[in-house]
Amino acid sequence: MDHLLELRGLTVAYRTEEGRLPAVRGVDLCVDAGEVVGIAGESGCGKSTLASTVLRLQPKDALVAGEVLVSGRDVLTMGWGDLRALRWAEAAIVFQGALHSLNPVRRVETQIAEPIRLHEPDLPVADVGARVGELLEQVGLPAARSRVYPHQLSGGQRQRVMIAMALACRPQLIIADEPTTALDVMVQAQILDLISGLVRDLGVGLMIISHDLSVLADVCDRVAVMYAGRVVECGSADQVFSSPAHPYAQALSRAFPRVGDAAARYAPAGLAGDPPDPHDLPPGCSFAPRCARMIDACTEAEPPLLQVGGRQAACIRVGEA
Ligand SMILES: Nc1ncnc2c1ncn2[C@@H]1O[C@H](COP(=O)(O)OP(=O)(O)OP(=O)(O)O)[C@@H](O)[C@H]1O
Repeated sequence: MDHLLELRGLTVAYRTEEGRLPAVRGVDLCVDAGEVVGIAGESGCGKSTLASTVLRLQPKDALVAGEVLVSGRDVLTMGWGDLRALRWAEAAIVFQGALHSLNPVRRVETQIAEPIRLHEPDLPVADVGARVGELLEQVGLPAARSRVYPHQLSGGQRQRVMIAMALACRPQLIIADEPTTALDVMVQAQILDLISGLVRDLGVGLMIISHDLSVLADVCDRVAVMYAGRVVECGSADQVFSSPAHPYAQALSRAFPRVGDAAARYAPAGLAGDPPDPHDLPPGCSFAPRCARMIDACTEAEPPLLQVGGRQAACIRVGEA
């Protein structure tokens, strides 16, 4: 059986004035129906590039290699007709910052109806309207709110509209890129509840991206941690959050304690330094210059992802006692 989404050796580089910038480097990852897979990592580690490439929405001049298989078909090589048919209907993205993603001068109903009209042009107007109302209710907004403009909604409500749009054509795969980042903590929790409830009820597969590992710990089945364009750890959400193996995953987990975790709240977040400049990656392990466990061998070769205790980690020292 094909996976709902399978990335094989996905590699994305941007052309810049300083030369080629490697943003995603050889990522292998799967998402199955009914599964929630999280992608975590600091700003700049390639999460958004990965998300947009899944629907071939990366900038036109980006250089892409590898495969992005949605139900077994490669998004990167399919024709435009197939790609248009796939977007919204098989896979949809919820982008971060709904204020910028929604058109300010068009009513909410018009925007949610757009993908429906595109994919089901023969659907009578009344049926489209009814579907928009159902979608709004599904995301916890009264159907009567369909006539408002985005600025008349709160940030959380706008994000709900974005989720309704993503669900409009009943896709099997949803990609959510930092869906709660711009929201306050209470609203963030409500939106995460909504997303995980929908995934459970509809049985869709979800890839959710966040720099905040604690957000992912609560909603994901599996989590992949990215650093400098590579996956450095991948395992069950519980493993990666509660007993991370890779030193970077450990630092990330300390930096984002779970809400209510009093002991962790007072622990030093402690991850000194910045991620490397992608134009000038250090030799060997990209994390080595910031790693407290670094030894000379770490700078010799980029460590492959190895199986350790039921998860994968890319660190030559994880097996040590
Ligand atoms: N259009 C672009 N042209 C050139 N470089 C880009 C472009 N978009 C992203 N980058 C670079 O690619 C790398 C990965 O960026 P990306 O936005 O995918 O990371 P991210 O983990 O999603 O970060 P953030 O959370 O800040 O969005 C970064 O070094 C970034 O500066």
